[in-house]
Amino acid sequence: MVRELLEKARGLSIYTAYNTNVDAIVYLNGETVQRLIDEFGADAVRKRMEDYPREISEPLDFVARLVHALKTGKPMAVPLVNEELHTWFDSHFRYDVERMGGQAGIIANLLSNLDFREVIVYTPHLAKRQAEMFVRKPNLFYPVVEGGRLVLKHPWEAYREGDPVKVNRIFEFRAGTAFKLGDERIVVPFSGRFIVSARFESIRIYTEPGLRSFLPEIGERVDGAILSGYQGINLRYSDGKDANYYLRKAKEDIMLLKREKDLKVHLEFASIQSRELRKKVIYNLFPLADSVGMDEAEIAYVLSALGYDELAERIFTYNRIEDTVLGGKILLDEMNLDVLQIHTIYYIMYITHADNPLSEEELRRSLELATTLAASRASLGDITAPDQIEIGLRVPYNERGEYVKLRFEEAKRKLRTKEYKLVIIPTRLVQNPVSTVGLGDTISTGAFTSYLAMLKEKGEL
Ligand SMILES: Nc1ncnc2c1ncn2[C@@H]1O[C@H](COP(=O)(O)OP(=O)(O)O)[C@@H](O)[C@H]1O
Ligand SMILES: O=P(O)(O)OC[C@H]1O[C@](O)(CO)[C@@H](O)[C@@H]1O
Ligand SMILES: [Mg+2]
Repeated sequence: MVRELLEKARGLSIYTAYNTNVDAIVYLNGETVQRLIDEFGADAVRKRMEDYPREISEPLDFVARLVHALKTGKPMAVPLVNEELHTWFDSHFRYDVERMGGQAGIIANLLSNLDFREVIVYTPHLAKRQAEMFVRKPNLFYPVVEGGRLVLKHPWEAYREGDPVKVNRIFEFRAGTAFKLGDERIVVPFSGRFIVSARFESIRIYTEPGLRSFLPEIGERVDGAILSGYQGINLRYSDGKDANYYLRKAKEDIMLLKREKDLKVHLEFASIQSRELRKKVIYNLFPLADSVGMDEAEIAYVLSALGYDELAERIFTYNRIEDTVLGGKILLDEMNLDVLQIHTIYYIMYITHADNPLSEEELRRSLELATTLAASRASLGDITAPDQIEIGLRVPYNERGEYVKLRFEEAKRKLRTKEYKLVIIPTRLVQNPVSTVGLGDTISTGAFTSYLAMLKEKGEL
């Protein structure tokens, strides 16, 4: 079933933009965390945790947010705004792996490795080091303008000397890792990742002006677009541009992509610490997207920005299915999306309106493909060929699978759900994942492309 669905999805052409970066990954152990805490002192760390810095301007901000993420086991990302901290990070950590990062980069490599018909990836900064992180496959293209025409080249042939390289630091943590914060003993409850996202002036999230007029042509070529990276927009830049400017451009990009053909657009949401920017991204872009995907921490943040602080707090603290369903309904309606997909450690959920062309059974199959792909990636570190879906199929559903289903049925009885299609499946959870960063992107890619494939089969695309 899952295999056949992947087969169908592979017939699609997909455009993805905007963010790519180098992920420098550190696998954390208890001793490393302990050393960091001891360096600053438990009291100082605890105090800074209470301040809850939204940006990393000095090392203690990092340590405090890291310890907070470890304590809750939640996937978090915090922007690094002080370029001088590179030296501090590099003197404190040895990076175990360097790999493609950023939603657009990860998704492009995944789709290309799965042998999709055509994958067009655009990122506004493409240095040689970044370009070489793309897989060398004949179905992968980067759009360039030459002689007034759109030319599709492999990213390896399209890099630009002098483009900036963005390096994010990824701290992978594992459930069970233990350390002490003063008298308090902390045991990490879930495996996940903490991202230190580089946010510097030189990195802008936009389509370069010369290429913009070709977006309708790109839109016409593909069946769908997966867009992400808006979290990388700064509120203000020293040249006078601001988030409003870049969001206006981002809106126009989506409209240009849709001009010749009503292609479906998926927006992969990622953590935005600044409430002001988060709100802007939600209000400007969600209404233009057909599909949105995010994780459990992100739905809480989104609801909080929309003014549902109590519900957000409940989701963040208890991660109860009925709260997520309620939050999902609110978001789907307020933003009038076709489909909202939420991935959490134990389950993945789809919410659509009742008139969605796909049946609940079909939506379930789409999520099955999504979690199976994530399980393959978690087991292998990377998916390099379509038949590696088999690895994911061998990964069992998590031990709370039955409980998840039960709580979901209960939630459906309690909340008004007649006007919606609601589907939830337990995740296939790999016990010792090679890494977890990018698993959400993998889930959203599997979900959205299989959703499109089924729509197409019904003549709805
Ligand atoms: N060990 C694992 N095995 C399989 N799937 C996992 C594992 N750990 C996490 N996942 C899935 O990956 C998702 C992570 O998504 P997200 O937080 O968006 O990560 P990212 O943004 O780094 O891609 C989780 O919600 C869960 O469904
Ligand atoms: O917000 P940024 O800096 O674009 O980074 C996004 C981060 O999310 C990921 O794409 C995973 O979803 C990482 O690979 C990357 O470091
Ligand atoms: Mg994510």
